[in-house]
Amino acid sequence: MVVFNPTAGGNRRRRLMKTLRHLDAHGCAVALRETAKPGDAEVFAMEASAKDCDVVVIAGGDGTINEAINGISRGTGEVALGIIPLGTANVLAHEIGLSIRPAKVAAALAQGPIRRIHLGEADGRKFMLMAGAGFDAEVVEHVNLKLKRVIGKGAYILEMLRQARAYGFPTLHVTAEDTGETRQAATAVALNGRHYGGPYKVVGDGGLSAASLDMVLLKRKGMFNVIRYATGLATGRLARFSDVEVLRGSSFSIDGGNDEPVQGDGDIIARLPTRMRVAEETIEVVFPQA
Ligand SMILES: Nc1ncnc2c1ncn2[C@@H]1O[C@H](COP(=O)(O)OP(=O)(O)OP(=O)(O)O)[C@@H](O)[C@H]1O
Repeated sequence: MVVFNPTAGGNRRRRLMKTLRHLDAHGCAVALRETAKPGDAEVFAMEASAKDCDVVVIAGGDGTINEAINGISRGTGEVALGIIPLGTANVLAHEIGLSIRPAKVAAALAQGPIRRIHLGEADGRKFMLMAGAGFDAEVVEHVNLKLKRVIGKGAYILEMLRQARAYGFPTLHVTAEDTGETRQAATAVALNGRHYGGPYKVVGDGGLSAASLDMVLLKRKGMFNVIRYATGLATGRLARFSDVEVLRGSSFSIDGGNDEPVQGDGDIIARLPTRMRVAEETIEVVFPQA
């Protein structure tokens, strides 16, 4: 079953149709469902059972994939997740090393290995890639979605610059529940994978197959540091900055900045205070061939 979000990436129907033609050539029988509103992909994925389909394939971005993992976890949990990356950032595609080219995507879906991965959870809502609080969630909450459909990632950069001036930067208190260690930070992002914001790798190991989260703590506030951190992300040096710390663990609590937003896979999924942890449920994902 292919679930298509026509709004992801500003509508990439042509790329979807090409991929479906390649899937047909591989002998895959496809039932296509299109979302009409947020939440539909979650319901479609929840209703999918192994007797109807082998794989729920999300043709969309990381937000639609987030809906699907929540749907699969609430449903029978039997079907695997596949992706046709049509979103803006496509972080999961970067994480699993999947190209966005239709022929490669179809080959992966038809022949790729299925691997079991761990999920994260914030206040009962699952996330695949990351959950964040502080500056990062503030940007997600206020980004102009209409502009995002037109200029893509640029909308995040504009909102980042706007929030760097407007945001109050409350101090977050983060506790690693495995060890009891506590830290203060301006932004706290729990990575389930290794990437953030697109092709940018933050941590070298761990990743989706590990039953742990990497809590990335950005300690400083203000415009100058926002730009410095963004540059560190883009150049792959962020985790080596002296005011950035990464704690690996299975459960973290975050408070301070009460009622501030918490983002998961690029959508707001909770408010502070929150607890981010490795979810009990795992999920099967179709990877590209090695
Ligand atoms: N038919 C629809 N109309 C409007 N919104 C939808 C529809 N279907 C899904 N959505 C919502 O669209 C949002 C954005 O989708 P998604 O994240 O998949 O794409 P994207 O933002 O372009 O990509 P990425 O997250 O990879 O940057 C999701 O939060 C999802 O709930």
